[in-house]
Amino acid sequence: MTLAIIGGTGLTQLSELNITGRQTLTTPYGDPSADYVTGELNGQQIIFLARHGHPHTIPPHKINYRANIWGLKDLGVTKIVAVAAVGGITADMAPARIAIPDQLIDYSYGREQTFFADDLDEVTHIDFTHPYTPSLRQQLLSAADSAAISIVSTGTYGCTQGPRLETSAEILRMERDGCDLVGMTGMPEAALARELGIDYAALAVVANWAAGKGAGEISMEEIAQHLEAGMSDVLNLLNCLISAS
Ligand SMILES: CSC[C@H]1O[C@H](OP(=O)(O)O)[C@H](O)[C@@H]1O
Ligand code: HPA
Repeated sequence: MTLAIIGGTGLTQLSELNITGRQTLTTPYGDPSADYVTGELNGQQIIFLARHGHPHTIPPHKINYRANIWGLKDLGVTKIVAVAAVGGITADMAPARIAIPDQLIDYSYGREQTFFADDLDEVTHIDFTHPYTPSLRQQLLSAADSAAISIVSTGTYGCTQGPRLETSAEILRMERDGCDLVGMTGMPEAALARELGIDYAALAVVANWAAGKGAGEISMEEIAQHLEAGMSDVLNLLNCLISAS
């Protein structure tokens, strides 16, 4: 069992990772966002990938999700914990909170969504009823409990195209659809992992109130502040997850 952590905005590296190597891969789908960083955390072999590159230069709609996930499969990864910065839509999803979503709605477009596109022996339709792997979600919930970290244990992640933030009308529509959180990278990442049989769950860090849910406009300064606060909980939770595995 090899665990990979995909770091998003505010987590371009794992400072506590005892780095043992870096893998530069090319894939049939092009180049991943960055080198795969291999190392040890609490005595466990971990692979870390910076979703937006290191430094953070790739916007959400330009990420090569297929290359990123293919490369992790190539390296023998069997579980992915995807750390993602999100906007909070519903009342529980306040800035700096950590949430472990159990559902998602995809509003993105124009992205390469599948490995099952060309040169097929047969057309493949994966089951995606539960987009986040229930057993891995449970491990995250248990780790949060062990670490005494207050989390929101369910929620629906709405994935928008970006890179702009949403209008308040778009957020109200997403809320009516049942979304609790909004991000720009959850899809096709989750579906691609499922297509390759890799367990996948998300650790969402609320960076800001989504458009129209807070007072005034959304500032990058508030996002940075809340992410810094939330990421310390994320790192504690990941340490507990790894210690328990
Ligand atoms: C204003 S921050 C938006 C940026 O942050 C999130 O990235 P990630 O999901 O990789 O943490 C969001 O998806 C956007 O890319
Ligand atoms: N919208 C979309 N993605 C985000 C946001 C947001 O408000 N905050 C952090 N990631």
